[in-house]
Order: sequence, then structure tokens, then C-alpha cells
Amino acid sequence: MKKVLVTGANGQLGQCLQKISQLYKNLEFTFKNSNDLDITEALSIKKTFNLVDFDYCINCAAYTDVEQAEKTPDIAFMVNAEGVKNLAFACKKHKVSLIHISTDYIFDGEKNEPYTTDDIPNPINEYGKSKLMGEKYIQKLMVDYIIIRTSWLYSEFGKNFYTTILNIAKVNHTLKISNTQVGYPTNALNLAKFINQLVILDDLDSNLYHFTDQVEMTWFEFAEKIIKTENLSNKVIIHNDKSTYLAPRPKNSRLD
Ligand SMILES: NC(=O)C1=CN([C@@H]2O[C@H](COP(=O)(O)OP(=O)(O)OC[C@H]3O[C@@H](n4cnc5c(N)ncnc54)[C@H](OP(=O)(O)O)[C@@H]3O)[C@@H](O)[C@H]2O)C=CC1
Ligand SMILES: Cc1cn([C@H]2C[C@H](O)[C@@H](COP(=O)(O)OP(=O)(O)O[C@H]3O[C@@H](C)C(=O)[C@@H](O)[C@H]3O)O2)c(=O)[nH]c1=O
Repeated sequence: MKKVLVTGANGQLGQCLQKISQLYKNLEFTFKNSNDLDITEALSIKKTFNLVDFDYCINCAAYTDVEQAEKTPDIAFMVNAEGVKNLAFACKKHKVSLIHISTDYIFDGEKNEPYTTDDIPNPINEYGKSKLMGEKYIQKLMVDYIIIRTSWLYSEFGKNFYTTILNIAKVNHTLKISNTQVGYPTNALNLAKFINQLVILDDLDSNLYHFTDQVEMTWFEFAEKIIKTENLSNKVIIHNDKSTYLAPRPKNSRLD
């Protein structure tokens, strides 16, 4: 039986892991939300790691508000970089393997092909910069880890593009969506299953993965697909107004 700690358990990915946890009889999960375990508080981490001898930590805790991160980058860095560093220290000290989630937004999007794990990151917004710093801390401090970069996560849980579009569709017949970015929307449940398979395989060794659903589209096309899937009658039109958004986003978010 492997003991698995999940941080940020009330977020989108954390809830997906909770939803499927019953299917994994050989994994004993401890789910901690941000109130139970704040990764920016060393004491909070210490208490949790002293409680149980975990084999794995799946870090779903993150600051994911891309727009707000431009206004208050210090908070994004506090969680996505310093918080991750705290967690990496604790995992190292307690010999816990860390599975950490990172993002397509660590790339600048200027490449014409999908990004591979050999490509050099160059984030263009504060969220991406803070996530890249988190990756670097783990790589510097740890040996037993996996960093999984993913993109455009969606699910029934929390705030994501899918749920945002459904909310907007309730109040506006016409949705105005940009088509200047291309990426691979990824069902967070698929990522949760992939993570659990890695835990079952139990073969971590400083690895960096890209995990996505590999179907290419723009946000506009994704919005059209959501409206169609939900049998809604809303109209989706292309609208590229960069002035609406603070954070620059990479044009190409495809991860291979
Ligand atoms: N969403 C996406 O499209 C993508 C996400 N990712 C990455 O995947 C991972 C999971 O993302 P997702 O589930 O969508 O994100 P969510 O924002 O849904 O969940 C993040 C969770 O982290 C918690 N959290 C925030 N600060 C802290 C803290 N200091 N200590 C402990 N917990 C904290 C939040 O709690 P609270 O709400 O209480 O603040 C929230 O429950 C993240 O690392 C993210 O960067 C990568 C690519 C795409
Ligand atoms: C809601 C909305 C968004 N958009 C645009 C803005 C932006 O360019 C794009 C996506 O908008 P969002 O703000 O929902 O997505 P954004 O926060 O940029 O999504 C990112 O989240 C972080 C956490 C990640 O790691 C990324 O992989 C990615 O999923 O769609 C519209 O054009 N119209 C709209 O009505």
C-alpha cells in the first residue's frame, strides 16, 4: 500500500484525484486543501509530513489566476516558486517522491511546432515565470521527482475555460472568443489517471514529462466545441481584443 499526499486537494486537479481515488485500492490517499496545508508555511508542511510516512506527494497546490498574477506577482511567486521549494525540501528530508504539475505557459509560444521537453522555457507572463521558478527549485533540490507539464486543463470542477464558457453562456447569447492561441485542451481526469499510473509504476527518477490530450485547437474552437457538446444554442464569434487582458499568453501552447 503506497501512502500518497495530495496538496491543493480542493482545486480542479485535486478534485479529479479525489473523484477517482476509490478505484485505486493499493493507494492510500491523504487529501489536504489549502486550509489544512498551506505550502507557503514551513510549519504547516512540517506538521503534515510528521504525521504520516508518505511515499508520494502529488502537488496540486498552485496560484493559477493568470490575470491576477500580473497585478500581484509576489503572491504567485510565493506559492508557485517558494511554496514549491518548501515542499521540495520536506519531500527530500522525508524521502517522499514528488509529482509536481507545471504548465505550457513556461514557453513563449514563438515556436511553430509543438514544444518538447528539450525546448528552452521562456515565460512571457508572471504566472509562467513563477511556475518555471518552481520547476527549477525542484530540479536543483531533488532526485526523486517527476515534473508533468500540461495545458488548458478542464473538468467539471472549479474555474476553468469549460466552466467559464458555460457560465458566460447562461447570460450572453453571443460569446466573443480569441483565436490567436493554439493548444491542446486536456481533461483533468485524464491527467489524474496518468499521475496515479506513475505512482503505481513507482519508477521516478528526475523526469520531465509533457502530458496533454493532443487534440489541437484555438480557444475559439474549444468554446465552439463546448457549446456543441452541451447542446446549447449560443453563438460563438471570433474576437481578438488584447486590451481586455493584462497577461500576454503564448501563441503556441502545444506540448508534445
Ligand atoms: N488549470 C489549468 O488550465 C492548468 C493548470 N496547470 C497546473 O496544474 C496544477 C493544478 O491546477 P488546477 O487544479 O487547475 O488549479 P486550481 O486553481 O483549480 O487549484 C489549485 C489549488 O491550490 C490551492 N492553493 C493555492 N495556494 C495554496 C497554498 N499556499 N497552499 C496550499 N494550497 C494552495 C488552491 O486553494 P484555494 O482555492 O483555497 O486558494 C486550489 O485549491 C497547478 O500546478 C497548475 O499550475 C497546468 C496547466 C494548465
Ligand atoms: C473567458 C474568455 C477568454 N478569452 C480568451 C482569453 C485567453 O486568451 C483565452 C483563455 O482564457 P482563460 O483566462 O480562461 O485561460 P488562461 O487563464 O489563460 O488559461 C491558462 O490557465 C493556466 C492556469 C494554465 O496553466 C494554462 O495552461 C491555461 O489553461 O481565451 C476570450 O477571448 N473570451 C472569453 O470570454
